[in-house]
Amino acid sequence: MKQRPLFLNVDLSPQPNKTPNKSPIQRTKTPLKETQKSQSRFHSPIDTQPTRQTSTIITELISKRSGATGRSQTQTAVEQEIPVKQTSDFQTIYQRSLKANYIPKITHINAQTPPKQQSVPSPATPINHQFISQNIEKNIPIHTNIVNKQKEKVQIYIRIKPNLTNEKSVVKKLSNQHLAVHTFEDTNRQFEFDTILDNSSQEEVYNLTSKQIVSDCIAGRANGVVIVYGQTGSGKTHTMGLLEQSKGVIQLAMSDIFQQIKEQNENGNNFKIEMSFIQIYMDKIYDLLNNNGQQLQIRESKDSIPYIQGAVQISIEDQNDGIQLVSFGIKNRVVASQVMNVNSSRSHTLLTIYIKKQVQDKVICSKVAFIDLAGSERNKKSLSKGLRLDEATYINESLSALGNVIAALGQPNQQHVPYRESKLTRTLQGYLTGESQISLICTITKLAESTNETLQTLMFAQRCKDVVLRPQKIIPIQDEETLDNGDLLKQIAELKETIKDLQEQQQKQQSQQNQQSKQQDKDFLKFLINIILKLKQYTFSNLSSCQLQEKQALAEKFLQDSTYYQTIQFPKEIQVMMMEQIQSQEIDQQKVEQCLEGNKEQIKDLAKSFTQDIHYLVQAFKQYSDMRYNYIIEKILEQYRQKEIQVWAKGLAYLLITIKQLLNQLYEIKQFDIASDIYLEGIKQQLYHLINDKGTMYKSPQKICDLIEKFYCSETDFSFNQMKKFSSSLNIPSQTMSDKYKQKIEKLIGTYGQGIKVVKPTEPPPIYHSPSVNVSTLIQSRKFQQNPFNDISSLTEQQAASSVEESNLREEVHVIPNNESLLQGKLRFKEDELLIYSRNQMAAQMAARKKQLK
Ligand SMILES: Nc1ncnc2c1ncn2[C@@H]1O[C@H](COP(=O)(O)OP(=O)(O)OP(=O)(O)O)[C@@H](O)[C@H]1O
Repeated sequence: MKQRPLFLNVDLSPQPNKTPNKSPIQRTKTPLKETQKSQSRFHSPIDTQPTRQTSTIITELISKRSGATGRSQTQTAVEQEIPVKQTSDFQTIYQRSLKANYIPKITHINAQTPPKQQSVPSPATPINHQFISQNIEKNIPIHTNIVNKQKEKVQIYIRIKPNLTNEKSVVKKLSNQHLAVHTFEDTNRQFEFDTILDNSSQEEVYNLTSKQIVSDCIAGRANGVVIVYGQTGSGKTHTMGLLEQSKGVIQLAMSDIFQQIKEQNENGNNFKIEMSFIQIYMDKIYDLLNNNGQQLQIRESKDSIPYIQGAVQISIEDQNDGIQLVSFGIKNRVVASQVMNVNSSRSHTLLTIYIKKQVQDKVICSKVAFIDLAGSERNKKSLSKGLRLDEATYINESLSALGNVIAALGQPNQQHVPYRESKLTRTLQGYLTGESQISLICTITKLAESTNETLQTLMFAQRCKDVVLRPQKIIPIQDEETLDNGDLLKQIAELKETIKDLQEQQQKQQSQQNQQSKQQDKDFLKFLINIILKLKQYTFSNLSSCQLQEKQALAEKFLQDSTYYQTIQFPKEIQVMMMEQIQSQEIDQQKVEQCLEGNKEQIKDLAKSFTQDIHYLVQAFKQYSDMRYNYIIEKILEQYRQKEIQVWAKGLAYLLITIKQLLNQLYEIKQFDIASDIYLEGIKQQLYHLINDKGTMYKSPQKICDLIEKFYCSETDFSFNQMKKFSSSLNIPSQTMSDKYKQKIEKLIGTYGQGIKVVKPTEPPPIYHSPSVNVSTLIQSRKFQQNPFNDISSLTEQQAASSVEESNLREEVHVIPNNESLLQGKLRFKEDELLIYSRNQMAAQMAARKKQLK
């Protein structure tokens, strides 16, 4: 048979055949034999599964307390009805058990098994371990069950801490269900809960909030949970009885349990009570009954129910055992003196009492848990710092996670409950189920200074009203150990198959998702590329000079106002990639993706800090750009939203790239338009020169006319270089032009020369802008200042005229107005680095010049 991992537990039942003087330590140090292992087994709905040898733990506990060892001569109260003496110390529990002639028996607690719905059989037969052993030997599965669960609602109680001073109270109990809080806004807020406890004794609190739960638990009707929640110092620990020497819900429950058991024993039932006690401190779990500083881990049972692995679970024989064990645990709890509470709990504690009841051939296991949450606190108010501040942060975070869980449980169609947000919620997951009866005691104070905290607690309590607990999945309990090897192997094989299937399914889904998102991204990119191409086309389509002027003015204003260039700093790699992409004009999606993938974190950071810039950009575009840009940006954003690119950083990066590209386009357009405009003006100028016979030569007026016609009318294929060629082709040897041609040329210029005509360049002007240069590079490069217009702008007319002749050699030299007048009309961008001449100004200059020339 396959060896299952052993979960060890202490059972203080008699072992009459064992050597009387053998210490429990020695005994438990002895390796376990199979026969020992199978002596007693319980299926338990417990959340704890001790993995260490419990004897070792006990040894540690005993030696910690007094160092005593020995062997008891008496037997358990349950089995031998030996009257239990009052003990004053945890150690005594063990000493007594040693004296009682029984040794702690190692019992095997199976992996956690959820409660099973089943009616309580009667009449009951007395429990004894022999019986259980026999059953196990006979391979009869032992079942756990919880029956007849009566309610799913969380019962909410508000306990008001009495004013210990004469301070004015802001909380008033109106009735047993109602209370009012006087707020800072001078209004009274009313609340309604199951019960309001004001000036109630600990007994009253126990009777109202927990007694029924305990009884149901003993009867095997339900598991129970009692939780205290509230502001620091409001009385949670006091209510639970976890302050030293105090008597609260836990102690009263202990008494009640043993009292009821006693009565039931008389009716022939048999019980076994165990206890575990853990704390969650700074999101780490520690055993309060085994204070070895080791962290406990949360594991999942085969039914996906979380449990705490390795927490000790100790048998208790009577209420005093229990109470002493509680006192022992309390001493290990982290407490600290706070401004708000001198004895403030810095951890959440979870004390669970397991009640195992043997009824005929069944063992019914139920549990009742007492959860004392650490107090929520305002760091400012509590003046926490250092470690205390860290603790407070963990406390507040875990409580807020609990709030989220409660909120999710309160949703009518709860889909996902965020149990995994903290160790607290993960631990409580096994308790917050439909099989549990839950009492929530919210503690508040009457103090005015705590009004906000009181309201916050009451709001939390109110949210809990809506909580509907889901019944846990009940799986028929089967004792795994009763399965033979064949069964186990079969099960393993089946599980392996299932895992494989699931993995395959998952892989499939993942690749589908990847493909889908890749396709989405591809589509998106295609869309962007199309837009950019269209934008280009559109840009160079027919625009009136007036539109151009407007566009330039808008562009200039945008650039002046924009903070974009000052703040955006793409990572180098992305910059290079973007430049390449812009240069190549065809976006290599794979490259983009790779680059973005490699810079994910930076992009995220970028995206965070540049959200503002994007905002600004969009706004700026809207404000300053002409309709086309607005439209495009809107379209991009719309597309961006529609596609819902899941990886937002990626999507955002695309958007940034696009915007960047658009900006480049804007520059390109502006420069090209302006440049070509100036260029054309230059050409026109030459033509005027020709017409007016001012020393410029030409070969054939007809050819010139053809060229002009071709130039202006060409719908396509007129690149900037071609324009230049055309321009230089005009510089032909001078001839006297006949009036006919003069008129024709003038007419042609009149017809076509009004602003820029249809020119669709296949490539942008190489001198003024190269698409491979991004905006900032462009700005820095000062290339623009090296353009031929600048070179010749200082030429006198005479020089210009003569230079035309040379321009066969120097293509780029053209006649344009002198530098002085140009400077007046220039637009300055970005620290005078980029000079763009206003077409407007230029046109005025041209007109003046034309007049002059005439
Ligand atoms: N109902 C009450 N009657 C009398 N004293 C009380 C009551 N509730 C609390 N106290 C006292 O107030 C003080 C703080 O209570 P307690 O430690 O239980 O608060 P707490 O909510 O558990 O705080 P923390 O979250 O900081 O641990 C204790 O001295 C306690 O005895």
